[in-house]
Amino acid sequence: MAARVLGRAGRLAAVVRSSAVRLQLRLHGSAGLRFGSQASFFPPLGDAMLPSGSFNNHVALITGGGTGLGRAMTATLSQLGAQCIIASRKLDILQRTAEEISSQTGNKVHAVQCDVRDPQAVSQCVDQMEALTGLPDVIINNAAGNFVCPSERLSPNAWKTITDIVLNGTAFVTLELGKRLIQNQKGASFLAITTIYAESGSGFVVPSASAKAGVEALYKSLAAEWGRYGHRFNIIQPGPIRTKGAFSRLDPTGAFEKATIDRIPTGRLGTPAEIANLAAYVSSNYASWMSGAVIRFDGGEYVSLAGEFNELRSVTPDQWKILEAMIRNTKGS
Ligand SMILES: CCCCC/C=C\C/C=C\C/C=C\C=C\C(=O)SCCNC(=O)CCNC(=O)[C@H](O)C(C)(C)COP(=O)(O)OP(=O)(O)OC[C@H]1O[C@@H](n2cnc3c(N)ncnc32)[C@H](O)[C@@H]1OP(=O)(O)O
Ligand SMILES: NC(=O)C1=CN([C@@H]2O[C@H](COP(=O)(O)OP(=O)(O)OC[C@H]3O[C@@H](n4cnc5c(N)ncnc54)[C@H](OP(=O)(O)O)[C@@H]3O)[C@@H](O)[C@H]2O)C=CC1
Repeated sequence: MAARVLGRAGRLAAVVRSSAVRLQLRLHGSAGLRFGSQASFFPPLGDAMLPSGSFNNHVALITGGGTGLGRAMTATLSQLGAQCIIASRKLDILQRTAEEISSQTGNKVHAVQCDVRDPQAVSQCVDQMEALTGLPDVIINNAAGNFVCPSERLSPNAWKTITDIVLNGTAFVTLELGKRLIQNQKGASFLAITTIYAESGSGFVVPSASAKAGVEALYKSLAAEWGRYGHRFNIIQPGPIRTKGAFSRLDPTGAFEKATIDRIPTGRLGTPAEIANLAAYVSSNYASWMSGAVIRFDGGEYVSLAGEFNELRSVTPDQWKILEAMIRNTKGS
């Protein structure tokens, strides 16, 4: 009897061992379920989510509003009734965007040239804004600079360029507006666009990771300090959303796009319209109790990268039967 049981266990172990070898081969050969087909469960919606007129009589400043995500946020706020000011270095691009959005929404978008690295230019930009629209109700710090680069190849000026745009630029805009708003006893919503790796850090984008982490510390600190002046401070951490500015500097050949999508549990990149809806909500009076929030908006990419067992997604149901048998077979050992 005991010999029969031992014989059966031995045969099971042999089956399990040979299946395990096959399983290992298949996993290393990257067979199994491909991740990504689930995108059809999560279709992006493009229309504005808030009721029309949500930003009537509101003024919004969006840095880097001429392109990419900043442009999409400007379009949504403008559609919802805001008068927008977009500010960055390239006046021709700003003017083109401003005209296009104004003509679509019927609400004025103003283009103001400003390099956020220069505190004097920021002060002049705010002067110009005060003359055009008065002080803003909504400030979105969205301007940024970035490129992938091994850290040993970074020059001091490369480091300075990125940290000046991202951290110092955000601080100059926030402090200049904050001081004037406080003086005028006017409340406002401040929003900073950071990134998921502001929290984890990331190789190959180290100046950006360091500066974005600084922006998060700045906004969380001011959320605590300046609530008494009527100011809210929030942060959105986007995952990958295709824009020319980001993708041309972070994946110039396109070689990493598929792998990026494969690790996102919702199976796709985000869209500019989706983040524009979130930014509009956070900046609106519907979110008047939201301050100090850090909102990760990445289709699940961050947790997907973080969990050390998440690679087991590629194990098929048949393979699970084998793994389970192997694990159960350890009982008593
Ligand atoms: C595994 C891959 C995954 C792929 C996923 C794909 C996409 C996205 C996923 C997630 C994204 C997450 C976060 C995204 C964050 C972003 O911020 S994206 C937004 C990017 N947009 C921009 O950067 C727009 C603005 N950028 C610029 O204007 C320029 O690129 C720049 C930032 C360089 C600033 O321009 P400028 O002020 O004219 O600077 P210079 O050209 O004078 O350069 C200053 C110094 O920097 C050195 N430098 C420039 N480029 C590089 C480089 N590629 N590598 C190394 N060094 C560089 C330059 O040489 C100067 O230094 P020196 O004077 O020579 O010492
Ligand atoms: N797209 C993505 O996948 C992700 C983007 N993000 C963040 O989203 C935001 C928007 O990025 P995205 O739209 O993709 O990229 P873009 O390159 O289109 O946007 C960056 C903007 O910043 C402006 N800018 C750069 N340097 C300066 C400066 N010195 N002074 C003023 N403005 C400046 C640029 O305008 P100009 O050249 O005219 O100055 C541009 O409009 C950034 O904060 C980025 O870090 C975060 C995670 C993912």
